[in-house]
Order: sequence, then C-alpha cells, then structure tokens
Amino acid sequence: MDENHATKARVLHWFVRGGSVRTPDGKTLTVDVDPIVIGRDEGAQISIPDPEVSSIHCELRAVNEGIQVRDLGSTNGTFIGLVRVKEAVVTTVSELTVGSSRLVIEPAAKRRVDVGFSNHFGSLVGNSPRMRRVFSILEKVAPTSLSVLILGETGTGKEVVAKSVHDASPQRNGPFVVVDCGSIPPMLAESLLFGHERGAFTGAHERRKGALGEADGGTLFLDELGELPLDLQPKLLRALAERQIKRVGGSQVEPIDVRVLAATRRDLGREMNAGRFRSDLFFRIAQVRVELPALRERLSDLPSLVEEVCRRVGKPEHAQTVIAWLEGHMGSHDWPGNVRELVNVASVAATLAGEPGAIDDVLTLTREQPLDAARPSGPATAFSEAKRTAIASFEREYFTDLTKRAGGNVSEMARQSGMERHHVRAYLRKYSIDKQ
Ligand SMILES: Nc1ncnc2c1ncn2[C@@H]1O[C@H](COP(=O)(O)OP(=O)(O)OP(=O)(O)O)[C@@H](O)[C@H]1O
Repeated sequence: MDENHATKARVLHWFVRGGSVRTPDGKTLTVDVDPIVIGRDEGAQISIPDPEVSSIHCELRAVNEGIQVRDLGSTNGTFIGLVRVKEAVVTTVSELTVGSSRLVIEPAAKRRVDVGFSNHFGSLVGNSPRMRRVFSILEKVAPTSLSVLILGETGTGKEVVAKSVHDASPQRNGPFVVVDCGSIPPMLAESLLFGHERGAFTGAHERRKGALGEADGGTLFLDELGELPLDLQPKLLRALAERQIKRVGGSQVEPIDVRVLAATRRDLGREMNAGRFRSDLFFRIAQVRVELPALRERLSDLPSLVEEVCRRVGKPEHAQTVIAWLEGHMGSHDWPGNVRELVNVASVAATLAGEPGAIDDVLTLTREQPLDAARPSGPATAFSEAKRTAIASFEREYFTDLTKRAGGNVSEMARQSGMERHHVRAYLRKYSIDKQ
C-alpha cells in the first residue's frame, strides 16, 4: 500500500451510545459496538434456557444514537415494552422481552470509540469509521488461529477480507482453499470436503484429497456458508473440533491443521431458527464476527476506493475526475452491488476519462444497455458510434486479457474482475472469446 493512503487517514474515532443490559438471572453485561447475541443456545453471549426463546433470538449493539436491538428471525418475536420490533434503537431505560423472559436495557452517555488509524488492510481500503474499525479488528485477529465469520451483502468485499486475513497470518505460505458452499453437488459433497479413497463410489478412480486436506497447513475459506448442506454440518463440526478427517470409504483418520474463515450473505440467525443451519457449527466458525457494511452506509469510502481502482487499472491520474463525476451524477445512487459495482463503474470511467465527456457516455451505456444489445436505439450520431466502438474495443481487450491471465477459468476471472460469473460468461459470449 502506498504512503498516500496512510497520510490521508483523518477519521480516528466515532461516537456511540452503548450502555448495559441486565439479564433475567440478574447479571449485568456491557453493550458495546460488537454485537451481543441473546438466545437459548449455549453459545449465545446471553443464553436463556426459556423454551419460548429461539436458539438465536436477537442481538444488541451500541450505535451512534443508542443501543440497537435487532431480531434475528426469532419465532416468538422481540419486544421493547409492548411493541414487537424487528430493529429499533433504544435511547432510554427499556424493558426487552424475549419469550417469557425480561431483560433491562440501560443506555449510557455517548462515548468516543477509537477506530484505529489504519485506512487499509491487505488489499482493502476505506476511510469510513466503520471500515477503520473492521481493519483494526482484522489486524488483531489475522495473526491468531481464530476462525472468522465475515458477513455482508454481495460485493462488500468478503472474499477479499478472507484472502487478506490469510495473507497476514502465520499460515500465509500455506494454501488458501476456497469452497463455494452454494455450488457443492449434493452427491459429491462429503468427498469434496473430506476426500475419498479409490473405489469409494462409482467414478472414484483415484484416491483424492478433499478441501480440508488440501488446506492443511493453510486456510480454508467457506464462501456462502449458509448454503452448506445440513447433513454435512455435523461432519464438518466434528472434523474441526477433533482436527482430523476421515476420507469417504476410508477407515483411517488423518490429522489436519486448518484455519477456517467463512462468509455469508444470508441471515444465519433466521437459518438457524428455521433448523437449516446448526448453531453449534455457527458458534464454532463465528469465533470472531466481522460485518462489512453496505457501501451506501459508508459513502465516505468512495474516494479512497476510486483512487484504489484507478491505481489498479493504471490510471491514477484520473482519480479526481472520476470522484467528481460520481459525486455529481451518482450522489443519490445506493449501490446495490456495493464495492463490486463501484469497481466496475470506476474502472470503465477511469480507463476512458481522458476523453472529454467520455464518462457520461460510458456510464450511460454500461448502466442502461443490456450486455447483448449494445446497439443504438435511435439514429446514431458519428460521436456516439465512435464511443460505442471505443467501449466495445475496451471490453474485448479487457476480457481477452483476463481470459489469458486466468487461464480460461471463469471463477478466477470473476474473482479478478470483481464480477459475477454469469456476467463474465455473458461478456465472453458477446465477444466470442474462446476460454482455451
Ligand atoms: N474495501 C475494499 N477495498 C478495495 N477493493 C474492494 C473492497 N471491498 C471490495 N473490493 C473489491 O470489490 C470486489 C468484490 O469483492 P468480493 O468479491 O470480495 O465481494 P463479496 O462480498 O465476496 O461478494 P459476493 O458475496 O458476491 O461473493 C472485488 O473486486 C474487490 O477487490
């Protein structure tokens, strides 16, 4: 990371109103910026053995205005006084009811939270207080062997966090193995994770290592953890707890030394309460929870992200033009695709920003034209035709080059370009680029 990023660090703290919560058995806990989970499960920070409380019921955390209460998909609901709430901020002493148990929330005065000086971690950048706090947590946990669950909407940078944690860990020279839990074929799931012996099932011609075995001495990143098939969950939990695996069709156990990182877009609280995700596995993997806020909640990150993107595409001199354009034209955009969407828009803009007026055309085209129909809808002027040709040639060049760099692997292309796999495929089809 260049010095530029460090010298631009300005925001060093934020203000929150935490306080305390008194549990039904009379204990008092401090509520701070890291969430406190309330539930029936023994792993919850406030564990309440009340059958009407869901295993993961709700959570409390300090935010700017007071103590935020968030229901996590409980069956019987979370109440403040007599009002059932999904999400609310408590600013005065209030009674919180879960099942038939009562807790008392008491907000305290606002206090300053030091968010650390760092405005980057690995290949992540961000100036907002929330991201600075994420970076300071990551700096602390990366060198440990703690497992980390990374939460956030699509495109918020979960995979980059995982890779950056691996790169800053003692296992950095070991393998970094990614398993996309959402695309595990059910029939092969167990073998994919734990490996198999030769002849274990039809088609098992070779003895194979699974993802856990491959990750030995390194990091296993379970992407889309919420999609992990239910029947695999207890097996994975056992393997992680006992630090050993048994291949499908095998009888011997092999020791493994693997650090686990995981990510999910799904609300795992809801999944657990619906019985689709095991809470014991959740607490085993979520020793540390890191939440990446949506980009719309941290727009102050935009300039540093654009600078980073311009640097990546080799056009650092265009950063200020792109930032000014985004502020002027997309100030009210709420970035549903988060940083991935910003990276896409900013890289196209940065690449063509040298031509006067080009950004308007580029962004209008990339945002409004379906990929397969980049054709003028009305009478084309020579100017717009020229722009279209420039974009087409940029896209063709970009994806041809990307295909070479990723050896034709679409997942790798998606990773490198920060796009969804189906978008990458659509561009390859559009320009008839051969994956070989
Ligand atoms: N803080 C950041 N700094 C720099 N680049 C970032 C940051 N966050 C995300 N990115 C970029 O945004 C793109 C998307 O990131 P990533 O693939 O990690 O998102 P994700 O949360 O894993 O998305 P999904 O849930 O869809 O898999 C990547 O190109 C990544 O480099």
